[in-house]
Amino acid sequence: MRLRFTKMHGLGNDFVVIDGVTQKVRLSTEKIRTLADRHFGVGCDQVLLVETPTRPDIDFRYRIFNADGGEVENCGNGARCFARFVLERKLTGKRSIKVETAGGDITLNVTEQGQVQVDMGIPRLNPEEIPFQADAEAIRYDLALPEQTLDISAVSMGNPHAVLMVNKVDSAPVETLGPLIESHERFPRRVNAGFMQMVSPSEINLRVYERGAGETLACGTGACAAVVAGRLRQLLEETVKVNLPGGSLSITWPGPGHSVIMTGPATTVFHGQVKI
Ligand SMILES: N[C@H](CCC[C@H](N)C(=O)O)C(=O)O
Repeated sequence: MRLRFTKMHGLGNDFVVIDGVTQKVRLSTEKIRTLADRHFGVGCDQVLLVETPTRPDIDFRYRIFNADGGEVENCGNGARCFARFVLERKLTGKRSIKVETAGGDITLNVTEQGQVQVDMGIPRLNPEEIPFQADAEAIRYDLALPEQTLDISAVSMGNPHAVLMVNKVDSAPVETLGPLIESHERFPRRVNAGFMQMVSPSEINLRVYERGAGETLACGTGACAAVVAGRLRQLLEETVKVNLPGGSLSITWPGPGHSVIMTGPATTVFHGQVKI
């Protein structure tokens, strides 16, 4: 199959974006892994598929596949790139775009300054919705690892996140603890692991070891989950600057029952065709 694609990134979290509206696309797990492979394919953290919606009140369907081929519920940096993609490819003329994902509906707004603001929906804290095995919903949980017990928060942005407070992200054991948290048995669908350092009540540093992709230069849903965790722990104000290795996002969360709003850039790198 010959596929047209666009390579994009959100703060270095990179994507192969495929228009499944004007071209017929059949993506197997193997094809996704090949597309994502940085030696034998195009190379990306996630593959994003743009499709026609399944409901009349929605503009597009947005499917997300990690580099390991697994389909997942949401992708924040990808959502911003999605908005830029559908506008640049003239798949819509709207600047406010309603999108359905496997993790729920999100709304994308392209601002005059070229940034993209995304209503990422209401965070889910009920362990069953994350999913996370716990007796009751809590702000923090003890997560037992072979040689230590971690104090984490567990948040779903449609996709599952475990957030760990660290003194300094630069020296955080992301490479060693990331995989142990990602595949922890209490997260039946695995989990994204965020390592969060307080800078001030309105600024944090964050690194994320992503489920199905490993550490990425940025993670949009991870930034949302970290702000939710920090707000629940009464450490953060309503609007927070989140510094990731690839750049910064602005995240706003008024509190429980409200949506998380993420604002940041989206970049088109090149257009291509691939035979897979
Ligand atoms: N690895 C994530 C999906 C991509 C999330 C991230 N790239 C973002 O920007 O939110 C997961 O398995 O839930």
